[in-house]
Amino acid sequence: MGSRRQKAVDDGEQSLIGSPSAAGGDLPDQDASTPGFVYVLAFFSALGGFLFGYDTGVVSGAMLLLKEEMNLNALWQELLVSSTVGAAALSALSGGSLNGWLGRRVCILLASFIFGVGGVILSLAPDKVVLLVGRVTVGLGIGIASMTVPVYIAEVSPPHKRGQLVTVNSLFITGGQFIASMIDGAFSYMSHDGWRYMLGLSVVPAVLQFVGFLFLPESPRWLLLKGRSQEARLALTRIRGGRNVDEEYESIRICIEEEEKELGGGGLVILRIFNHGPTRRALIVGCGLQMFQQLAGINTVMYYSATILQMAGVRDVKRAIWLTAATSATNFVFTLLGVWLVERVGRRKLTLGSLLGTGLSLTVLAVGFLLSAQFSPPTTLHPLDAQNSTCRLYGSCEFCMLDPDCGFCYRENSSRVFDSSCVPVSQASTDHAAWGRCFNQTEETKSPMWAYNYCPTSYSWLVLMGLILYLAFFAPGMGTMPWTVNSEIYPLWARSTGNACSAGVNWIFNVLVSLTFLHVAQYLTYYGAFFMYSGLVSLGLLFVLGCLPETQGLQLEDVENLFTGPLCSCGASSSTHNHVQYTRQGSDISPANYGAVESDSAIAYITLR
Ligand SMILES: O[C@H]1[C@H](O)[C@@H](O)[C@H](O)[C@@H](O)[C@H]1O
Repeated sequence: MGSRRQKAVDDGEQSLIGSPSAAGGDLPDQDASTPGFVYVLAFFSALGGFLFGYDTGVVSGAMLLLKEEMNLNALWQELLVSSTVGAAALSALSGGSLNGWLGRRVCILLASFIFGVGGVILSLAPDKVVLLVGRVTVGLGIGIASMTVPVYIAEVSPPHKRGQLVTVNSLFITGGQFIASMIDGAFSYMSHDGWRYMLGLSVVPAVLQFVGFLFLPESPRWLLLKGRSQEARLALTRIRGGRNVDEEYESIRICIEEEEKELGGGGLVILRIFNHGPTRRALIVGCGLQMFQQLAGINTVMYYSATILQMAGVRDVKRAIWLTAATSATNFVFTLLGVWLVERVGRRKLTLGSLLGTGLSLTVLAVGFLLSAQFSPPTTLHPLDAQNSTCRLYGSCEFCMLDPDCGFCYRENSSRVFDSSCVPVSQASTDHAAWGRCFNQTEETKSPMWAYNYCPTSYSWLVLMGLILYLAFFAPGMGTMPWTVNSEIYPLWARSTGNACSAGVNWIFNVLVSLTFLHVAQYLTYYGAFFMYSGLVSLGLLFVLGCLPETQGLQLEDVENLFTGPLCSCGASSSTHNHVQYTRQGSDISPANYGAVESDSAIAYITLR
């Protein structure tokens, strides 16, 4: 399939090669202005990303109120958080066939409908079982949205804007997480029923998206795949703002015909992917990227950020909810940088730079935790414990805080910690001890301090620096590129299934990393855990270095050609621009009149010439 375009030339399909709309917006003389309608489509689709971010982000703040009001034990809290992510994994995996069968538009409508229903269930839930049903419902919506939205945006965007517009979806994800934390902050003062608003407000963007999509067109590529050529042409014309779409339409149509001829159709798509070398390699790259995104520990760092900030000196536990907002704001702002960079430096360089910085900042975080552990304050008081817990046996804060049943109670002056003890944490809330001096926490400066999950340390600045650096490097590249690259590396026949698998991998590793973090920290300590993440990121760096080709500027139908060589052989050839630019040498649009320039790689695209 690598020479499909060459064949088209041979067949006299002149409009295909070198035509401005076929080659993408990177043509020097092309009218590169993007029709405004494409932005409208991207906005309404990316509301799916917003809901993904909102529903995954809002639960931490809601849980603080819920656990008091509904008397939730640790198991139920865990269930309400993880059920959504688990349901997202299942629905992302099964979303592939839905997507291929019903189309992108109907799947987005379905996802927003599910989000809406989930929001209503959550806001009206009379008990924890109904809450669980609501959380599973929104999870089903998240899974479908997470795999469909990037595909839809990629399919309707012109090539020169595709990266940026798909990355806008990631911006909406982090935007959703940020708004969720603000809403959490605002409603946290409403101790009765505040959570209903937190969880229920997602209905608003869900309804907006649903209504918007009633009027928006289906992806022309999907319509063509289904043989609905008239509708496809109409949809494409509408999306391109009424411009002449003949060349782009023909280009897509021919590619689909070629694919069908070559693959013969029929059979399970996943089996066809495994049997077709280039697509199999694309799937490995796509799933690998999603796996490394989660193994870099983003959700642990986000979750743990409030504690990190507490270590850094913000001691008021009640403010923890606002601290999380600061972290998600940082994540959001740096995702914006990714949107700006993606079409300027390309996917590959952005991902590589991001991984390098993420690995280094994880090391800074780990060193910060290591120094904090080595200079951890000792326990000086050992109060008698009626419950006979193990807490009083710990000699320093470090060991005390690694035990989830204990917390550190202490006083401090400007230079040192004193009068410190390790005591059991209250069953009802980790905000105070089960008994003793830290049982009744007040804002008074004279009352002792209570540290659960962290230790007072003078190396907190290092940890804080690591956290900020981490978000600054992770968000623009590793936070966004796995979604963007996956939306463009599969041929049309495998796109839904490919994205379903890779999104499923993302959600599965999300659950795995979040569920194991506290255990990993208990066995390896915090610094061990962060050193481990930075090791995993180094593996990710090698993977991307060897296996991720540059897809910038290529028409979707051509991206597949990047995977015709052996897996992970692209590193050597992709260090510089490896996409072809076309220069027009005459007035008439014909292959002969376009020359490919600025290509020093051996990718199959070159075979055109
Ligand atoms: O791309 C997103 C983003 O980085 C989010 O902040 C994170 O929570 C998700 O897990 C990830 O898939």
